[in-house]
Amino acid sequence: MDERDVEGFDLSDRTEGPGRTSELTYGKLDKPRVEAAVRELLIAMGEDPDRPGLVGTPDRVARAYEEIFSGMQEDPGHYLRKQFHEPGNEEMVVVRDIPFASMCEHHILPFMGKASVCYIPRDGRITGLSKIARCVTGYAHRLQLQERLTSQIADAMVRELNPLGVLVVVEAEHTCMTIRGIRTPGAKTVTSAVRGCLKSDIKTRSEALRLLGL
Ligand SMILES: Nc1nc2c(ncn2[C@@H]2O[C@H](COP(=O)(O)OP(=O)(O)OP(=O)(O)O)[C@@H](O)[C@H]2O)c(=O)[nH]1
Ligand SMILES: [Zn+2]
Repeated sequence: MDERDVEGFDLSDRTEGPGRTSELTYGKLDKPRVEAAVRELLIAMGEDPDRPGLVGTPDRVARAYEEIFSGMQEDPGHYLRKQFHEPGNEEMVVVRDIPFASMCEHHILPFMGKASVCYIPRDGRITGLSKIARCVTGYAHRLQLQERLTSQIADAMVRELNPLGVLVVVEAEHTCMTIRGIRTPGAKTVTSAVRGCLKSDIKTRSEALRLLGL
């Protein structure tokens, strides 16, 4: 069985195809083009891209971008398809403080923080805990907005697990607010996305927030 196959669930209605929204909406990263652009950027900055310290920089930046933006080449929700069946279990699951680093799409500067995911499985349909962290990392490895990152994680959980409820909380520090501009180091942005019964049932949401330490 493929690592991403579901154990005990029929995935035939959950694959890519007509009627399904594909996550793969980005073009492929063009490494030679990134290298050329970085070389051009260095010249525009008044640098000499051929001086010894900078000769390897376009290649290094392009390789770094391949890594930092790897989530644009995959559907991070796929990780959640590694599932297990624990019949009848509808107890809250929390994976808290998943560290991530992402890139803000306005300044192409990093924002870093942690994401916490809480969900209530429907009839014991649970996913591997590490797959939740992999999903967070995948969506973080894109040009992002913190709000979109938060929603994408919640929506992937809904899409792949059809849980009773989901709550995602993301807390991050944006370097575009710390090393430039307003320069407010320590300012944190907190975003949340709530779906299903965690949205409609205040008591259940309070319990989730307590487990998240909020
Ligand atoms: N909502 C949201 N805003 C973001 C995020 N990342 C960066 N920003 C903001 O995007 C805004 C862009 O504003 P602009 O006025 O176009 O850019 P700017 O002149 O560089 O703005 P300053 O950062 O205020 O100097 C800024 O307020 C950033 O703080 C994010 O993830 N979500
Ligand atoms: Zn920014």
